[in-house]
Amino acid sequence: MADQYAGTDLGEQPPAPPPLPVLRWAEPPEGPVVVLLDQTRLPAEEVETVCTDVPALVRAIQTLAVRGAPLLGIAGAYGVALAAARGFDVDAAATQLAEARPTAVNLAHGVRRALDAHRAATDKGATPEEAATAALTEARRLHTEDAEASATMATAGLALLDELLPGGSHRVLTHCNTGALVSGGEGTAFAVVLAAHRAGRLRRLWVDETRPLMQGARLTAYEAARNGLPYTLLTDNAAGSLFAAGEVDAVLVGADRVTADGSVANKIGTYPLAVLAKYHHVPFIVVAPATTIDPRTPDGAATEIEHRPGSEVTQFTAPTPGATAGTGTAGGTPLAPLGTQAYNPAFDVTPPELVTALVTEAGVVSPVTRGGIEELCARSRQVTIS
Ligand SMILES: CSC[C@@H](O)[C@@H](O)C(=O)COP(=O)(O)O
Repeated sequence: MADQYAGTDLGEQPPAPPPLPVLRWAEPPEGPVVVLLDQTRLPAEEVETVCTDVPALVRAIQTLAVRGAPLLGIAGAYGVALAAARGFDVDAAATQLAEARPTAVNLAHGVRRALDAHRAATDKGATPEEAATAALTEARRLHTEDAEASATMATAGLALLDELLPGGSHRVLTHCNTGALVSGGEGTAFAVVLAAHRAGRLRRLWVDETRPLMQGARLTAYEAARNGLPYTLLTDNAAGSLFAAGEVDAVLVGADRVTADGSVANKIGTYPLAVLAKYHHVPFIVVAPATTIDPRTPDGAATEIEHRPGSEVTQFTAPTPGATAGTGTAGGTPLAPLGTQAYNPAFDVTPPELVTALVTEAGVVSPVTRGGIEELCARSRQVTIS
């Protein structure tokens, strides 16, 4: 392909950038809070938003100020800890948090872990303060475990890439955002891409812009730039021509839910990429922590898919410096006539036969089958079948 299409090539690797302040617990004199980097305002500005109560955190989740499956789980766990520490009704808070977005199973998982820790402490006669500390300790544990899972997946994913693509000059296409912005560590699929870059084996990262909320253009390109990756942004509908030109060696994506049969719910637009990859004989690799596996959902058709407001499709919003927290992607310039109806599912489902491999911290499943998922669940203490 001609060089004029090659986009931003940042040459020499700069030193690793400082970690992003994605999510943290803080205890100012006014009481405990959950502090988030407001992702709706990236890349225009790096601004934190402070959640002093559960409704504020639920709003941050629903507006995508905080987003991405693993981080939603971490946020949910801290949300329960926040409710407990501030003396709110912990059960009601847990329900509100778990139901804030329906597709990423990690959210309910994180909420339940902190809630179970709180209940266990209470059942043992702990004071409300001690029970709140138990919930916070569990949230912190989940946060740390996710960082460790990210590092393990990066190593396993790179080993798999090297095995599938001997020669070591990988051109990887990715969709949505799967980096440090979704994780306690460096992410899922993006962590594998970073590992390939650091090992000198990433030739190019192709970044789908990811309509309608532009997680690829706004967030993945931002993370790629700050890490000095050779990356190029493309519109989602340019992916087919990129495959046809022979420019994609592998597709790497994350997941919001992997069902018992190995179906993968991920950002809308993932399934067409899997179909393209199959047609062009390109590996299609899903990278997700075991907290994303949901053996209680039998198959892809049973996955609850979030449908978001049509205004996200009929209007365009660029992140605006100084915008109100969480509003960076809501409202904007009309793209369609007033009153136009829009179809806006946030996720689609890729069937297991289109997935070359599922990379988790508990192991790699390939081919992706119901039996393979069962074995993985048996190995991982993160997956509960209650
Ligand atoms: C590990 S990230 C995997 C997915 O959570 C990611 O690809 C994705 O679809 C995020 O969707 P979002 O709607 O931005 O929360």
